[in-house]
Amino acid sequence: MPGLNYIYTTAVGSDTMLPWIHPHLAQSVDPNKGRKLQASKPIQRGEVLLLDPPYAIIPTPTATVDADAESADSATPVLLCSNPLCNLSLPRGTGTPCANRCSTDVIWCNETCHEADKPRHDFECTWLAKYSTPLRTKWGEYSFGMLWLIVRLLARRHAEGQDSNDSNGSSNGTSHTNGTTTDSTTSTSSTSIQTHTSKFKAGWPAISSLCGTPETWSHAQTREWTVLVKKYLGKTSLPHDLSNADVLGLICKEEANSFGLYPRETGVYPPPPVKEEHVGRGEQFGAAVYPCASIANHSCCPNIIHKPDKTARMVFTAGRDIAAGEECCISYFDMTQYVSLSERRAHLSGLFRFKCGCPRCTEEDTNVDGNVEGGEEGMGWGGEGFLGFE
Ligand SMILES: C[S@@+](CC[C@H](N)C(=O)[O-])C[C@H]1O[C@@H](n2cnc3c(N)ncnc32)[C@H](O)[C@@H]1O
Repeated sequence: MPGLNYIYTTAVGSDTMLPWIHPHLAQSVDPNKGRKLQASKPIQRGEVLLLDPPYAIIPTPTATVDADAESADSATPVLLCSNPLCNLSLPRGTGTPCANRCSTDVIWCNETCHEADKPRHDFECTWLAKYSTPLRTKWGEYSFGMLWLIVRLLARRHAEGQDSNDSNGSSNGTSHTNGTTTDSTTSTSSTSIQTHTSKFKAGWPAISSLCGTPETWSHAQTREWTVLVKKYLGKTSLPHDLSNADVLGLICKEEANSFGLYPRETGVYPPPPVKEEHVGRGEQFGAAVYPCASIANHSCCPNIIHKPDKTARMVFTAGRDIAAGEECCISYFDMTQYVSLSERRAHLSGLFRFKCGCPRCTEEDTNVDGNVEGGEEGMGWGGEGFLGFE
């Protein structure tokens, strides 16, 4: 948003890869939408609400840096440093490649990042060398990206030492808020507001608690994913201890919760006129799964703007003043691309399988029909694969 100055309410560590959560950002449960983010006290426009490092991230193989992106020329092919504690964009052909040449999409900034990432990358190295090309050729770029993101989720879990723990994620997770470490085992199933001191899950337990199950997708879709799991993600292909059913469940979570990464902001409301130059978010450069950002629901008149920073942390900023008790929502799509109510509805039901009942949809619906049709009910996920909020 032009003129929006980001306000950090406390010293936000820029060099840390721990999540930072605004003290007034809480989570609770909506009977129709599931978990949601909510303001426990007023939040001012421009305040940073969340800095959430990715749990797993992949580059878009064909990405070029957008003209407005920081740090590089336009149209330069880029990759991301594979160290998940770094994630900096690097021009293709620079940096340190894998000594095994497992994939041309894997590079690190330097030897330090390479060394730091060894336990995680060792998990994926043989898999990438064996399957990247056949997967891309036979199943296409989308399926390859989806499976690679799953492999990276499993690799991070492996590096966290979760393999020997309960695969359902019942082990402890921690989150850090304002520099304080808090345990995060409290259930979120109550309807009361859970403030930041009563925890957001972190690490693998946060990923385990993401929404999305096989039942919410079509049979055709889950059948295809089951084939992919058996062929490419089983225990004979990767050193993990999950059953094929658990891995299928992880795909369902990833498809319902991953973010597409774009160089410019998503969720500026009202959206700038379509004719303006540089409207839209630019070209997608990656996809990632975030432990806390995934709790945000969608609204067509969002009060949160989101954008990844240079290290791919997802940054949530208040797009307007938010009152105590208000839900904090992002937009799941580029609102300059889907403008009218019918375009937004078609897009949401096609890709996201729910009907938005936000105040904007309700008002526009009333204006069109003279009566209100927009409900608050979620429709669940029904069968479209989706790698990242569009
Ligand atoms: C990224 S998750 C958001 C957090 C989720 N509510 C949870 O319980 O973890 C996306 C899912 O939330 C639900 N959702 C998000 N926005 C919604 C909305 N405006 N109306 C109904 N359901 C919504 C849908 O089920 C969607 O699949």
